[in-house]
Amino acid sequence: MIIGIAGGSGSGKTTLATRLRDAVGAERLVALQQDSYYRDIDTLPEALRASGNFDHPDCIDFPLLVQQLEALRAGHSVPVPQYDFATHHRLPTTTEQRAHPVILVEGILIFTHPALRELLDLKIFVDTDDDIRLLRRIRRDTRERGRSLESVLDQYAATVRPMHQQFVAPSQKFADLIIPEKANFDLVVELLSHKIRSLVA
Ligand SMILES: Nc1ncnc2c1ncn2[C@@H]1O[C@H](COP(=O)(O)OP(=O)(O)O)[C@@H](O)[C@H]1O
Ligand SMILES: O=c1ccn([C@@H]2O[C@H](COP(=O)(O)O)[C@@H](O)[C@H]2O)c(=O)[nH]1
Repeated sequence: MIIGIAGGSGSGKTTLATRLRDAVGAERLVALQQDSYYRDIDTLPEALRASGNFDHPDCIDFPLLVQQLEALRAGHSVPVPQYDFATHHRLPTTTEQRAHPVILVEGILIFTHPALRELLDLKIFVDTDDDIRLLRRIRRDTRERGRSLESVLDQYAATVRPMHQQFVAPSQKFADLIIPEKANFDLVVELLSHKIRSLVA
């Protein structure tokens, strides 16, 4: 089965995906990230490149992501691309990923792509307030992605917020399940992992 987790930047998608993998077992569940499928900046449409917009669906190599999900579902290994957030370039190296009974894919824009949505057996949206997401993003991007506070705030106002409003938030309507920020995560993980394990037993 293929599970999708969407939600705004900093909503908690990676955290939920990691907890589900730990609960279901790494031998049964593999988690892919939409972030691995960013197009190299040199191949982005000029308008997106010029404005430093990394939150538009055209930034993502959805055809490759769909192709690799289909291959994994069919039991084949795939070479997952590697993306460098510091330079915005796709690295020449890839990570070989083998097939697992449960494939989880998470990313801000995965519910915006019709062919990808079609592949998802379960669609989960993590719904976290904008102010909480911005605070988390400031902390993450300044600590882990080498950004200054000023650049995080500028990017948020110029592209992250408007693209969230235009693409990410409206895609919530495609979700089977919406997890509010205040949800009891332990309970959510227990319920979901129990269901997932029963489906792939
Ligand atoms: N439920 C939560 N409560 C508190 N902090 C959280 C929660 N979920 C995520 N975080 C923290 O917020 C930050 C962003 O979470 P992450 O899962 O990476 O978000 P996303 O993948 O949606 O961008 C991380 O530092 C993470 O530890
Ligand atoms: O080169 C890049 C590519 C992406 N981003 C930002 O990443 C987030 C999506 O990642 P999350 O882990 O879901 O937060 C997106 O909002 C882009 O703005 C970037 O800054 N640079």
